[in-house]
Amino acid sequence: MAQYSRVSGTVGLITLLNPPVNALSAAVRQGIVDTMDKALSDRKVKSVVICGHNGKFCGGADIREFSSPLTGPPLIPLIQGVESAAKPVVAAIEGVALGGGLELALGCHYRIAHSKARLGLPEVHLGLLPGAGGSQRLPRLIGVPAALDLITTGRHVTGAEALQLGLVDKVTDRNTVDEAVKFALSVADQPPNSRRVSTFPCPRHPDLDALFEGAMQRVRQRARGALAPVACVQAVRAAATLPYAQGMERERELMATLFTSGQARAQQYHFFAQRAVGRWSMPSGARWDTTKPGAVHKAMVIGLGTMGRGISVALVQAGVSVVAMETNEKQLMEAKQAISSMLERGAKRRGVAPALDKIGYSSNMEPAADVDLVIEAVFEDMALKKKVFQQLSALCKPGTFLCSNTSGLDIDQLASETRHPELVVGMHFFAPAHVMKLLEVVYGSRSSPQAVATAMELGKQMGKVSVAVGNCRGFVGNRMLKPYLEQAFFLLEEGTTPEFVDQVLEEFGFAMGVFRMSDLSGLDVGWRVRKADGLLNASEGHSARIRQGCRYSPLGDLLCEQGRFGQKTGRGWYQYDKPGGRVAKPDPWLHGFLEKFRTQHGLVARRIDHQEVLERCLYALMNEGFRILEDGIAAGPEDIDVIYVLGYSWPPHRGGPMFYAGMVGLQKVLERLEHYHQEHPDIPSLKPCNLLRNLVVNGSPPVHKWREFLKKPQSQL
Ligand SMILES: CC/C=C/CC(=O)SCCNC(=O)CCNC(=O)[C@H](O)C(C)(C)COP(=O)(O)OP(=O)(O)OC[C@H]1O[C@@H](n2cnc3c(N)ncnc32)[C@H](O)[C@@H]1OP(=O)(O)O
Repeated sequence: MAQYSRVSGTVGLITLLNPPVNALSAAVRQGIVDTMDKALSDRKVKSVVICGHNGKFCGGADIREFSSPLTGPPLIPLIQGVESAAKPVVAAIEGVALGGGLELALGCHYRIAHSKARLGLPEVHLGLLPGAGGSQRLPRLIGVPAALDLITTGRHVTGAEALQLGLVDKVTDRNTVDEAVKFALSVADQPPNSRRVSTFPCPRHPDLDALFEGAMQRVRQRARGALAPVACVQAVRAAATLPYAQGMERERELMATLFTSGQARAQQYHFFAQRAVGRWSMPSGARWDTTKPGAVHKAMVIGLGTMGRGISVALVQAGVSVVAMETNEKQLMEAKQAISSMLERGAKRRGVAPALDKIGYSSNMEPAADVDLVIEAVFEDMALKKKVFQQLSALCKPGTFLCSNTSGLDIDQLASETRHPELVVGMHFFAPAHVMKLLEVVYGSRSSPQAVATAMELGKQMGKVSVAVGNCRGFVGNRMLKPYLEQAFFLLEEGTTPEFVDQVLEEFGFAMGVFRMSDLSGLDVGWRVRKADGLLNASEGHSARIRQGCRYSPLGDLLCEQGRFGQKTGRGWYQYDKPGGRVAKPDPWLHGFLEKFRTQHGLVARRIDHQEVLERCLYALMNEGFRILEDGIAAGPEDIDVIYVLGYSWPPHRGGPMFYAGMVGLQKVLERLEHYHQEHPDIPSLKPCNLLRNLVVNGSPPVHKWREFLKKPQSQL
């Protein structure tokens, strides 16, 4: 709703009231209409200020209302009504003015913002465009290039940057509403006719065609099949080339297409899923809202390879003092330099001073005695990690949390090396750790709720979306990756090429196909894990393509035996012009190698189509996701989906693997898995899991209802 009062004698003050972000729900929209009527009909009122309750102007349209039919006054005529008011209307922007919130402010005749307020049109991240006149008013106000940038990236700008762009008229560091009221008093006698942004001509640009061609090319490259960024460019083009009324009509058409595309639903699901994962729970019943995290003022990072460096930077940037430790002197020197320059670059980007005094270095473990939390980031080797945990347990003061950045090793085994296993959790970062938004927080069977809460909170402090998951091999992300990779290998054996598989997956929307991805992360990583698992050699009398009773592809191992570790050696599934080269080129050697392999193993290459690549790779991955839910390793489908979108480049406009399973139809996923499992009975990951069957038997409920079908979670180990 909206509150109304008259202040300073002649100013009508409208306050949007819908905590926590004053989203424009039906009640708020009705409130604005009613209070505007009041202000305009009150003869004592000469000007109007619109502000938001509790220091937040407005977080935009109420996204929760998008899934039901519209009730209450629609936003477009509401904003039109504000703009055409005969009395000057001033927006007092504090906190946030996003999406429909900024569009409302654009309908006002003046905008006064706090210098730290955040303004933006982030609809593109929800699969939409600024569909309440924002795509038409913003270019008229700040010009086409700047509007294209804000609308297609959805980025927020501060009040200070907004002033430079011409988006606001004045910036203040004082109380914004008081300033806006003063301003409203000063313009009370000025008719607002010349302040209506919809009547402004769009500023001219010397070469509109080239500008829009360039913008379209850029968004198509980044969009990975998402429709919204493309529609945003089309809408701004309409603003630049058509009269306002026709531009609004084009905005409406484009918005209608997006709204019904399915992509918007997926992206809105992703928005809420990112917030839902913060409300974690553990099998013991411990929860986010009943567990207090421990304080972390000082942390230690052990092992300064790529991950340790990124983690150190992320901690320092979050305001935590860090001791970064590395036993190898040469590596330590290199790490010091690398970390300092990462901190300097980050600080420059954020316009602050680099917090170089927040980090110290050590070549031994002793400083561990004086820290609140340790993150171990040594080489992925259980024996080595166990030794580190034994040492830490002996050195650390009581209550120090011990975390491992393992990407899949058993947290319980590490905990059992310590005197206080309840203080041990996994903190699985993703490379580069100071950039990637995802953190998997892994609780073992003895991890205390406080240890989990502390890791979750620390992740949040570092600007990450933290997801709490149970302890099993590979946790959630890497566990699901295994059947996906396996299918890709099997498809090569059966007749296709890495280029075709990658092309299909990239067309689906992954930033990189599975083979380009493997080349980037290094083929030797998986090779070492398979070696440790005793998978490299076939047992006597068994085919080279069978291990532990199941189908196995030795293709990856054979490449590693040839020293083909991917980008770093200049050869992998592709060839590169030099070791460390980044441009993947098809490699005739690899094609010959695949042919030879097939002949050797009596395999006849067959034609594999687009659909089979997608279904075999993705449905196997989704099936593992259902197993993870069944095992209670993830508390709900949202956890898995957030992990995949933020950590594994799953396209956000497809929601995440579990959401996508629902979009495809659970019945169809089940049938196709049954079909492929019948064709390949020696591949257990293709056997549909019980939860999937159960959901289908129960009428394929929508994804938000799946939790009702999950057993109470149990630790698996
Ligand atoms: C034709 C009409 C077209 C209109 C287009 C639009 O306006 S679409 C909406 C555009 N707005 C946005 O995309 C903003 C989305 N919100 C945010 O980016 C952030 O929430 C925030 C406003 C920057 C605040 O961030 P903060 O970290 O402080 O809080 P949370 O993100 O945790 O949010 C708090 C709770 O508020 C819920 N929420 C936020 N925005 C909206 C919204 N626009 N509609 C509905 N609900 C919203 C959010 O979900 C959190 O609640 P949970 O219960 O925890 O989920």
